[in-house]
Amino acid sequence: MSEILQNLTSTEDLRRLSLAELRTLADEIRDQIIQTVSANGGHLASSLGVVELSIALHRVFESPRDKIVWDVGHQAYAHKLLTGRLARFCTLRQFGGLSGFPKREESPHDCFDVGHSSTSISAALGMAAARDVRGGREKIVAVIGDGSLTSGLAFEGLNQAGHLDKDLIVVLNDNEMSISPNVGALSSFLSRKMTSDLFMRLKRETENLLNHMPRFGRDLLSLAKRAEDSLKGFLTPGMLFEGFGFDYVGPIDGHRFDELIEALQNVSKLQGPTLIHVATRKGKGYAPAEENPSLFHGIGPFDPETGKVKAGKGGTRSYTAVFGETLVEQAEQDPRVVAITAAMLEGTGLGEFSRRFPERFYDVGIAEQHAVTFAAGLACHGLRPTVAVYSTFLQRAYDNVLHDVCLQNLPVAFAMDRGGLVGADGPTHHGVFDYSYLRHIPNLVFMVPRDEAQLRRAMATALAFDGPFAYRYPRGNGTGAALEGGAQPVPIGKGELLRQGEDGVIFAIGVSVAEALAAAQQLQTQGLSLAVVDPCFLKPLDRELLLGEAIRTGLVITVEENALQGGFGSAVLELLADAGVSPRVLRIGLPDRFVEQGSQDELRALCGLDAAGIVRSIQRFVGLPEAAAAGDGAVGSPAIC
Ligand SMILES: Cc1ncc(C[n+]2csc(CCOP(=O)(O)OP(=O)(O)O)c2C)c(N)n1
Ligand SMILES: CC(=O)[C@@H](O)[C@H](O)COP(=O)(O)O
Ligand SMILES: [Mg+2]
Repeated sequence: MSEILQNLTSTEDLRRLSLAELRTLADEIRDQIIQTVSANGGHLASSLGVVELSIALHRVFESPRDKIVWDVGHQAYAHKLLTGRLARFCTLRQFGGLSGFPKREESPHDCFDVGHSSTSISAALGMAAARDVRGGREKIVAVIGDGSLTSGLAFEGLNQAGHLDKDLIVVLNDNEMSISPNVGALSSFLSRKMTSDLFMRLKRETENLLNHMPRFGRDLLSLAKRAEDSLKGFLTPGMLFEGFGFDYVGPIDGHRFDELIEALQNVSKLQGPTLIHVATRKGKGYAPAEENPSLFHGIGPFDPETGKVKAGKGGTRSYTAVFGETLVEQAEQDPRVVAITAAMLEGTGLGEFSRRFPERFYDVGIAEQHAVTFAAGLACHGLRPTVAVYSTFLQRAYDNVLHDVCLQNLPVAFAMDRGGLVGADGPTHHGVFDYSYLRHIPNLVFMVPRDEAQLRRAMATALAFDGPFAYRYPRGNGTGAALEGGAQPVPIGKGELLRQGEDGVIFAIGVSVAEALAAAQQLQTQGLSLAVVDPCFLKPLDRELLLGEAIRTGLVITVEENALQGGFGSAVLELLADAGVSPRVLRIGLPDRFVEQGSQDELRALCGLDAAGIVRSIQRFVGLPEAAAAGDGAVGSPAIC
């Protein structure tokens, strides 16, 4: 029974609770989070790690007057429970339910929409600057993880904050983990272990040296002992932030209410930029998540008693797994092959690669821009880098792709995972803009495999190609296409006619090919005979095949899981217009709005991108009666508790 949580009417109530009651509240919040995430899936370990921190923040600061700006926002479940969302919490991440991330439209306590990392310091600094222009007095607090701090964007924020000298509090939630163990010089610097090890070693060596000096050694030793405290201060992470103009407080034990509350209260009285360094444990309070925080970072439904993950849609292998395995094969055969991830080792399927080829694997931290330019450097010196990246996160590195890779025509492969609708993470994570933000870049070849066998061919083609090459594939399982044999390169820009038809032609790309084939089959029963073409490449398009079919049938339907603006359908329109060919054209894709969260199936149905939706759109367009099609576009009703 969540008695304290259930009776919490506002965050003001927190100020009346004793430390013992706060601890009970923390337990209740953890139970609630575990129960809900075990049913719905979600970001468990990060949220469990900041339960005490969230309670302490809401006790000391007065949200929504004071602003708490969460970075990434995947750790904000306790914040949601504390700010009036307990009753709806069971709808977390479901269609029509609570978002898995802070969202301004969801609550006045969510002051900045988020999902991508490392935005909190910049956003909070903007709010602080606006407050000062308005003459306001509210406190602005950014809460950023040690993983998110590895991004250049976070440092751009720190840099300006120190310069502007605004009243701003940055809480560094340091659990020494990104999704995987955190990487890089910064993470070693922050690490308590490193600073204390280094300190102890220096101390030992100095004592040794001085003890062996016959005359002045003893005097110098006592002097050195007196210098010990300042040396200790010099070696703590504080010196980094102080260098940026911040006051540094910490490290504070992030699971002790007495320490946390006192430190936050003290900091709330300071003026100017202050950083409070809080040490937490990812997964705190739930043994399976503490033992394996990477697995429980973002997890599907699981058994809360055992922590065992429930079986998903079985059967076929995931695109990610096929990608990871194929890249290992390529690396075995070609010593030039190297792989780069921006903190998404597991998510991009590079685990096996990193173990087999540690010297050819780079996790650069949450630094997509750097990942791409770093790849350009590797390619300049004869290597064949693959940047494995989620489509949505590559948005960060548009100019690096254009300026550092494509302008120099460098052989960098972009393996874009999570292309299309990703599901429960929602609008911040759907990879539905990459066709539009990449296809206009000169030199770039862009292939979109329709199944996992073609993904392997895309990878072989990328490796054989002497220039920038992108391929995108979706979240989840493949179609079960046979994978035997080594993958062979295919001719650049060559499409495939997959189905014959007389009345029109569907040009479908990527995951939409299977849906288009099913739709064409259903429409055949109404007497409409449609050909289906997979261009295989978004760029270059197979001019001959596409124009030939368009001229022959006079009716073109394009289908894509991308924004219609600037996407595949737009590319087809350009091709037709440039060739002076004018068939009737229907474009099916994502509308000019951000698509919400839900399961991939729900969202495809919602957007008319499943077979039933494609059938309906074509029926309307050609004036056929809308006979019920199998799985007829019914989208589940919004989740309720
Ligand atoms: C730009 C961007 N790249 C990658 C991610 C994927 N991602 C989400 S959380 C996360 C790790 C964040 O680590 P940290 O900030 O330390 O938070 P923790 O989970 O440890 O609490 C990553 C890499 C993202 N959300 N945004
Ligand atoms: C918060 C975040 O950005 C990641 O944790 C992301 O949610 C992972 O998505 P996948 O579950 O598709 O790997
Ligand atoms: Mg962390």
